[in-house]
Amino acid sequence: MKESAILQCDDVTVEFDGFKAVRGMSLQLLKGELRFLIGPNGAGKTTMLDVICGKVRPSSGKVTFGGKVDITRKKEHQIAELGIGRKFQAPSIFPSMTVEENLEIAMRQKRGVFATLFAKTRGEDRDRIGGQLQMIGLPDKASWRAGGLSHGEKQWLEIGMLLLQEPEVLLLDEPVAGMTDKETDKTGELLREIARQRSVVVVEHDMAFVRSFASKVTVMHEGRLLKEGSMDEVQADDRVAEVYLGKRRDADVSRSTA
Ligand SMILES: Nc1ncnc2c1ncn2[C@@H]1O[C@H](COP(=O)(O)OP(=O)(O)OP(=O)(O)O)[C@@H](O)[C@H]1O
Repeated sequence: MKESAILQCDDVTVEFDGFKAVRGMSLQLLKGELRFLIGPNGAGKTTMLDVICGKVRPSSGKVTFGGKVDITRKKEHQIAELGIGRKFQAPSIFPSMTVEENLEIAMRQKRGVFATLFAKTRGEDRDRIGGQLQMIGLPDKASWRAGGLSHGEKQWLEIGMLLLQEPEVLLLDEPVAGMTDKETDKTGELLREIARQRSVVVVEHDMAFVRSFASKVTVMHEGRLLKEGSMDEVQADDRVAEVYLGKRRDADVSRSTA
């Protein structure tokens, strides 16, 4: 079990000016896993993603990538180069460029300085971009200005850009926020497809979405691990119902009747 862990967080604590946002949190992510990280506002979910991608330094604890590389003290760009991609809520696409150009830029970033010296054939690049366009459902919009895409399509484009950098682990913060129901379902399918080759951690508040697509769920509360298991196990847990699902149920009801 342990050998196939692509990411391991051990006893991670994060302090902001003396306030402990994360308190001894541990998390193990296996290869090819699609994991949902849920919990009420302020539980420490985003901070955990920040720790993993190197944006925030934990005051104690350890993060190990690929079973052996200690990334706890590494810089953000080093962690990205090792193969951990992070998508933030706001899309960071180039709106005045076409969808295809955005993907080309992402691919060039991966290649770095040597790209111009040892560039692969244009044909191969085209194939990869074509495959990526297909995967994110935008083959018919390759020549569209990215700024003209819908909110959901922009999110998919950014996911496609991240994938061209070939991360082994993808971290996503509320990817379906603001999406239509149809876009939300398509995003779930896309995440499943991505998890066939990579490991994905999704921080999410949309419980209907989590219920539809999660196999394993990690629940955080007040910086700690509250519960981990299948969605059924998590939903059956009284503490989870009390601190999270109970509160969110009201939010779900207001959302579905809105
Ligand atoms: N840079 C910071 N400085 C001070 N406090 C912070 C900082 N970032 C987060 N916090 C605090 O740490 C706690 C955890 O925040 P975090 O954003 O990780 O929670 P979350 O579970 O992602 O919440 P949400 O679902 O609302 O996004 C919160 O109380 C938050 O106010």
